[in-house]
Amino acid sequence: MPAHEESSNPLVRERAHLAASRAALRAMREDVQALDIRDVTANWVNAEVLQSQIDDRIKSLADLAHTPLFFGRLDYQHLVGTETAEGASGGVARSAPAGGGCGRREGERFYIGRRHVHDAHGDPMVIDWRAPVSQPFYQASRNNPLDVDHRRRFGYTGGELTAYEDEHLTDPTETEQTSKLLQAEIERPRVGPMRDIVATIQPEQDEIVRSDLGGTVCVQGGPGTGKTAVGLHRVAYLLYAHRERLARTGTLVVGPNRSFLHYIEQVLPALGEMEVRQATVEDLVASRVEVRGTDESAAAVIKGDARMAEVLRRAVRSHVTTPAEPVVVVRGSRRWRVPAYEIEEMTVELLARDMRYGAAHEALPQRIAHAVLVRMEEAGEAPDDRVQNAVARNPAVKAAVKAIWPAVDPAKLVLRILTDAEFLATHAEGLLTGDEQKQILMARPARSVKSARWTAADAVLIDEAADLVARTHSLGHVVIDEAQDLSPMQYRAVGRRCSTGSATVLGDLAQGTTPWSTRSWEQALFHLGKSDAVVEELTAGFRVPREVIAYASRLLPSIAPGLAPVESVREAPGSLAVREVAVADLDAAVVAACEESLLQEGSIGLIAADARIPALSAALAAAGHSFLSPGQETTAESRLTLVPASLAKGLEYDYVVLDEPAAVVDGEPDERTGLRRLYVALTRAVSGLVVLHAAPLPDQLG
Ligand SMILES: Nc1ncnc2c1ncn2[C@@H]1O[C@H](COP(=O)(O)OP(=O)(O)OP(=O)(O)O)[C@@H](O)[C@H]1O
Repeated sequence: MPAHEESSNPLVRERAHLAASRAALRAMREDVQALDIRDVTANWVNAEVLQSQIDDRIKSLADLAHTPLFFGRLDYQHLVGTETAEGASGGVARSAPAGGGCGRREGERFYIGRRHVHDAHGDPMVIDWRAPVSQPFYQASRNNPLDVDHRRRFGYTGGELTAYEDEHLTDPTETEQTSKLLQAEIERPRVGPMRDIVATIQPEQDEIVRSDLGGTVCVQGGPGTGKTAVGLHRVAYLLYAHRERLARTGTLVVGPNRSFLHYIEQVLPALGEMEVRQATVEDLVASRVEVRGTDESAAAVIKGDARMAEVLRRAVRSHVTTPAEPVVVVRGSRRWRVPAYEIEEMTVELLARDMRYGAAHEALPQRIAHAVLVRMEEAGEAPDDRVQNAVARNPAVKAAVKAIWPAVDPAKLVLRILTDAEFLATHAEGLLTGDEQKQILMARPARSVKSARWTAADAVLIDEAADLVARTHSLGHVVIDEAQDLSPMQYRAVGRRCSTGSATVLGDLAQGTTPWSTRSWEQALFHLGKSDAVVEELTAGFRVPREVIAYASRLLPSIAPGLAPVESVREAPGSLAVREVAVADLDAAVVAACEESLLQEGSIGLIAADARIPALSAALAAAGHSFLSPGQETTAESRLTLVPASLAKGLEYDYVVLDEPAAVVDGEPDERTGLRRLYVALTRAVSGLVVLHAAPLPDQLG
């Protein structure tokens, strides 16, 4: 291409910068690959560790063909200070003006992408989206240009840079327009697992993403407002801004179930973050016992109630007894006697301290030994620390501690609470009614921890008891998605895993489908131990088309009065169809609707009441359609997923076929929960929803 054409065509220039950036990234990767660690590592273990770090670094420097290296450009009006340009992870990510066009004289130009790329001189070619200098890409507006003159967004087709869109934020003659590239990104068909939204994070989302590590943020947002996306991007941001601290303390994402975690598991690795653990609450608390049983919902509600924490606290502390006998330690020819009243004083003092039961159990023998040492010194001996330790291990001291402050096994303790009516009554006095106590006692009391059919709620109780005995390790940051479904005791379980860190709490009160679901964020945050959290609201919907969300929102007055409906950013007229069919024709009509949807691009979810799944599986199979289960990855070849309503939460499909709403409602123990389940099912579609029913629709939808 002739030189003059190259300089006058912005697309050509931008492609050249892309090619140069890719070459620079390749060179960065080659530099790491060429590292020779033989000279720097003294031993084999160090070499292994270093090599695995290098391997990770090489992986993080991969150039993914279909992942654009940069998606935006900012031309600043002035030079940007070094502090602003530098991210917390170091490296001035600043680009020299390329081509010097656009009439700019003294500003600077930055290409914004997923990761930092620099050239052979260390000059930046692409700057990380999380760096402070990138923030105006998400926040700058005509009203507040943040020193940005010109913002450019790039569009890609199959890895090729094919379009760009400009905004001159300081040009008064230019009018505000909605971004077509943003619209196209939001409307891009969904196939495969959830993807990142770095290129199109919205200002109100960006504020949450970049809120500081010190504080806990709680986000209330209707279906498709980007809560999950925001939570995952916040982790990526925090890891960038506080890399060392979080590498030490660890981060965790808590989700409702395995299939949901599968759905989101690619997002953080795509953003270069490989180290974030993902788990359900069950995973977190299941290490001590195997969960094999289930609770009646009434029992689960009581077990999940915060009053149980106090029952457990009392039960644990009830093991401490008043010493009746003095402790007599024999060493050589001498006997040392610590009277009972003195040991009682020690016990009372330990009980008064804010100390874990197990820590006090460890401290008591040392206290007794210290009292013996004082007596030895008074008698003219000069014992040292070793003598104190030896006395602490003396059989007489051990026996006394065993009687006064015995070790407590968390699982055994919970087993006793759930099987020994008298023990429960003593500790639940004034907390649980007699009827409530009866409800949680095991119908068939198990003999041992091993043989008990523990339920998920029991495992949470054991986790609480374990924390009373020994403090649970706290991570640096925890994200809790679909938080509205957690019980108070579950909030406590997650809360102790971020007791010295912070949290991002994401949820929607209207989508709470557990019998114990959250009624107010204030209460939830209290149980989490983060009452000082800020509650933010997201109201713009990026998933569900306007017509569909309007239809689903008819349920809101019944399921969450007071919550405002989501404002969809997606027009998509004709996206909703509600069809009534005869009972005998329902299955065939559902299969036909799936076939119709399969003619379109993207993923298809057939959502139905759990009880309807076997019949619909058979109908699909009879019609020759293979299908996936939630959590299995959709591909271009396999795009249809059969989704039990109980697993639909958090997921999305381009086209949704919803089978028999009345059955979805009836699948739940009460009407409100049923309608909430239906609300979740109605809000999974990105492009189109077909509702098929033979039974009358719930009145609220009428
Ligand atoms: N700023 C954005 N740009 C592009 N897509 C976005 C943006 N925000 C959210 N999305 C997309 O909208 C969809 C819904 O987002 P997400 O699943 O995070 O919503 P949610 O609030 O967690 O929904 P739910 O309450 O149903 O679980 C996803 O496909 C997500 O990628």
